[in-house]
Amino acid sequence: MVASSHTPMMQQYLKIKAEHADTLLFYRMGDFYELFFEDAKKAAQLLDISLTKRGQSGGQPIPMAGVPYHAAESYLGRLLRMGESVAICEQIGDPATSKGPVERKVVRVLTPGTLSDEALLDTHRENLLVALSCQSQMSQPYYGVAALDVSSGRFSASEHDTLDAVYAELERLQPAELLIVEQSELASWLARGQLRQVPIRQRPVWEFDAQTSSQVLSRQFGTRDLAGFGLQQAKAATAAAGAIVQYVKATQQAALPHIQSIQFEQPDDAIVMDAATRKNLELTHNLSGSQQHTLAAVLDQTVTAMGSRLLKRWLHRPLRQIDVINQRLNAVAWLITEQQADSIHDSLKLVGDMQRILARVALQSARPRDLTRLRQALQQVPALKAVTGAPDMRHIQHALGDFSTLVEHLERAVIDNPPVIIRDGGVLAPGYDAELDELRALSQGATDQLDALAERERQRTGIANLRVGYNKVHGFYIETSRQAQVPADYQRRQTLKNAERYIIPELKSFEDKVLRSQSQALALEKQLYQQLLESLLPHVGALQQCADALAQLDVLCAFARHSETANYCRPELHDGFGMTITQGRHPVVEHYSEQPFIANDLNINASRKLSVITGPNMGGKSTFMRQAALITLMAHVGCFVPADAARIGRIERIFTRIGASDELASGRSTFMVEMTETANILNNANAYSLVLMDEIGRGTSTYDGLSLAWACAHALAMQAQCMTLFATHYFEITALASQLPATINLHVDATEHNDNVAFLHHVKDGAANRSFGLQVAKLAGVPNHVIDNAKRKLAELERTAPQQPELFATANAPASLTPEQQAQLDVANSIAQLKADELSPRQALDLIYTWQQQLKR
Ligand SMILES: Nc1ncnc2c1ncn2[C@@H]1O[C@H](COP(=O)(O)OP(=O)(O)OP(=O)(O)O)[C@@H](O)[C@H]1O
Repeated sequence: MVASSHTPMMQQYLKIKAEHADTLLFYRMGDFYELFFEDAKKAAQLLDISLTKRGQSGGQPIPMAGVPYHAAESYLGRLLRMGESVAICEQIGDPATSKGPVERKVVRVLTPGTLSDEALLDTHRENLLVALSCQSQMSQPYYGVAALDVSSGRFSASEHDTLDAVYAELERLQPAELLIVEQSELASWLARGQLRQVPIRQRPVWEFDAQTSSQVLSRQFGTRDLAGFGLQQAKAATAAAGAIVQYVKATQQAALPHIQSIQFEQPDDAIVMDAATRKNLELTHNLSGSQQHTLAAVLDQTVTAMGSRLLKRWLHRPLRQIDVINQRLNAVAWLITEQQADSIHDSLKLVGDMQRILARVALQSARPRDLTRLRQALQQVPALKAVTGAPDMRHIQHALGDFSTLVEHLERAVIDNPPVIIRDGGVLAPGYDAELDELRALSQGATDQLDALAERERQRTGIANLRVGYNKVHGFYIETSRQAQVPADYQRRQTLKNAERYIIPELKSFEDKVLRSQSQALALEKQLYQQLLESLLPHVGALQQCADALAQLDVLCAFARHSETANYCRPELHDGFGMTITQGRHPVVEHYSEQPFIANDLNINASRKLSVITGPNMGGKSTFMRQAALITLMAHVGCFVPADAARIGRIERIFTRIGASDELASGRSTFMVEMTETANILNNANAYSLVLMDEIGRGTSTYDGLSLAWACAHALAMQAQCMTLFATHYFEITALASQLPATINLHVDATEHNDNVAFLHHVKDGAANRSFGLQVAKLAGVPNHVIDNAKRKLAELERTAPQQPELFATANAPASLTPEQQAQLDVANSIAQLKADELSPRQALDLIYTWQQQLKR
């Protein structure tokens, strides 16, 4: 496109557009934001607005689409939710004095991950901008992930050795926008599974340079280096975090004083869960994607949006640090015994979303009502400090801080119910600034004088309906009916259908006085408001700590209130192996079910590591397994648990292989998904993993499925030796209890009466003896003739079934391994447990001889 062939305005547009090639450019023209060329076509399609034309380019009309500026927010919201970014280009010159097109400038770039505007954000969800970087050490790649919530200033980073771990972390974070280095191979790798919806921005290589990033971050935090954040050695995390700060600065075009520190999260500090596990356990979203009937829905009795966001973050990152968990549990226990939760809850109701308000204060975009809400939040602090004196809440009490002077300042500064925006003034309180008061009195005084003038003129002219009015075009005028006889000094200004409007010289001088004092008052008020915002900046760090403490208090209160009403118990955590849950319940099924929930015990210890769970469909196998994982998770979040007692040992990871879902969009069938998840478990589970396996192998032919299920159970018991709950309909698997160490059978109870099945939901030791599949089908409404037909087929199959392969010999005829199989197993086990790096070549050779001997025997 030859720029000079365009009008000067188009030339200006093209120049600005060239700097924002991959964002939609909202170009301000009068009362509209206009989009041109491809941007116009795209916006017209995405927003369903009309596509018009303006001028010509290369002989072709230029496509144009526009939105009115006063309604821009809703269009922007829609575009951002679709993953688009928008550059806002404003007129900054004065059209009256400009030669050629008025000067314009991009004042902000809105992107899905860098929002802070209240209207564009979902209050109950964090909005995370995430960056992914890759570094290598001794030619081994490792990865850094950093995440920033611009709307609260929360900034964190972590490092990971494998791409699987990165993927799990990204799925935990659920980025609103993801930054990666340009031309990275990671782009296509990311475009799969749950992450394929995330908008990805490719950024230049230098923004991911670890050294530059380190400098950028130190400057941002005002520190000499990053040692205080534990990032000194963490090059990949530093690079990702630095890329984020550079991107946010470029898009916001503002300083970011609310980003004051970064938390380096060590993977070992939290229980690792992959995406499938998070999904299957229905922590914050249920399997159909909505937020109902989830653990968060049950536990979230928070009253502030920031508390609600924190609770979800805690649920997605259960901790392993027992001291931190105990601190939370102690606080919950104290809130319950001291009956403090309700009064704290009431104070917190007045707190609002202080974190997001502070971000707007920091970005200097806070609106008048943000300040009154901040004031109201801070007014609650003294009362909340008074009730957080318990030893395990001291850190919260301390962080709440003392803002009495600031509150006084805000009380003096802003009126009680200010208008939404500062544009028309009327925000700052009388008495706050003497000069402002004077100007306001002047304009008010002039108004009083106008009233007096109107009265005087009514007397002078005898025209009773004479009144003084004002409009923008004619200024102040005297209005009478058309028939009225007016004095000679009245100059006609405007004739309306039923009225005449006049001015007199005196009125003109009043007008000047009023308008001047009004506009001076408004200009001064805007200036003072800006100064007020700036005066808050030095407090932003301490205010953020206060807001974080309020959010924590909100979550702890929510835990306390729910634990009390739902009769939860305090879990006990230790660093040993296993878990004992007495009379455990499923928190979500119990909460929503109208039937009484049947509590069950679970005991995992050195001699009960793998439990094969059998029983009828609908018996409660899945519920029992999930409740074990949820109780474990809740305990590690610092919440009481639905049980009479729970003693839970060390847990490093939770894995689940539950349910079946197609991921056709990523090209994987149900069975493929099932096997991928199984492979992940078999490759990564260790003794401190809690593994839930629900009906593995059912997605393929019976013998394939059975063999796979058998081999998986075998591997989990022999190699991983993890804590496994293994639900299956293959009765043959129950034989493993007599073949493998630390393997037991559990079954859920059901009884049959007159061909009908009753589920007791009791979990007991031992294997089930039948599956009641046909009875459940009948309950579900499968027609009787089909059930009868199935019964006949079942009888036939039972008569003619081939001999069970020895491998799957039933519990009634316990099969043992042949000496040869046993030897192979022993050798495999000793290889699996070997610390190869600690062996000398000589020792290794000796071991190989030993194994050969064992296998030849
Ligand atoms: N302990 C319990 N107390 C009360 N109701 C329960 C209990 N366990 C399960 N239920 C109820 O039974 C229903 C079926 O439970 P669940 O899905 O766990 O059965 P299942 O044995 O896994 O079935 P399938 O083998 O068909 O997958 C649940 O939706 C729940 O309403």
